[in-house]
Amino acid sequence: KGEHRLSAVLEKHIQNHLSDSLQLPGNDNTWELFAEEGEMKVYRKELVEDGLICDPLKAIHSIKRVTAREMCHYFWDTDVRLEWEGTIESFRVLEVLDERTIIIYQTHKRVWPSAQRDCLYLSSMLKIDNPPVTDGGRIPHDTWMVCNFSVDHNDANSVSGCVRATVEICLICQTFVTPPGDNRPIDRDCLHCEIVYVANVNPGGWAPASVLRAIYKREYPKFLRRFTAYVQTKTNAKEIWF
Ligand SMILES: CCCc1ccc(-c2ccc(S(=O)(=O)CCO)cc2)cc1[C@H]1C[C@H]1c1ccccn1
Repeated sequence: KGEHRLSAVLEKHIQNHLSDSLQLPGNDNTWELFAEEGEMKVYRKELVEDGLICDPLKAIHSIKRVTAREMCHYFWDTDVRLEWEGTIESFRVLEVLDERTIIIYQTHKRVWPSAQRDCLYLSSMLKIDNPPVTDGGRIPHDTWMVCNFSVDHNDANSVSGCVRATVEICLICQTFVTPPGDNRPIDRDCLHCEIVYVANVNPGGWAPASVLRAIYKREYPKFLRRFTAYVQTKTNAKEIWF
């Protein structure tokens, strides 16, 4: 492939996520379950780097009536970003590297008493051809991924006063189909999508641990709830998009 100047570094991030992000957190005791709502389970680790709270987050969820491609499309497509993302104040697409790889600069709403944060990252959506089989041995219909990771870029004239946070984020989605039997066509009631969302956010500058941990504890479950409901609503009356 190598379609653009960052293809090689993107490929490294993808391989890392395929090897470690698909490890389900329930299997080992290094992850702490800190939020659970129905099928959604949100885990974290406590990690401090140079005095900064960098708690890795991993969430798993199962969403009815949507496909992996639909989940990844609405997560990746900046045309709908502000319809579901509640924590960003502004964003700009700085560069289009190919039809599914862009570079985004965004500012987050300030959370008192911390300084406002911005981030600058590459965002790429791709289909995984040899899908990793889940630990249950079930065969997914297909696997899609969005990978968001921080990069440098000259055109990011950052908003003054913002502290640059760095992100390493991945959404991996797998579609499962339960055929309706006796030759009836597949409809959305035969579908569900299993997702793994991992987020490693470095706040880039000091912020009170209690404030950051409170933000993460509130924002991640809210984001997962809001985003998954958004995709179900957006796709409900549409043809299934595998
Ligand atoms: C001090 C850290 C500031 C901060 C930097 C970065 C991010 C962040 C960036 C990207 C993504 S995403 O999943 O790629 C969706 C596209 O925006 C999620 C989160 C969140 C926070 C903070 C605002 C908090 C937050 C936490 C969890 C979810 C959403 N927002």
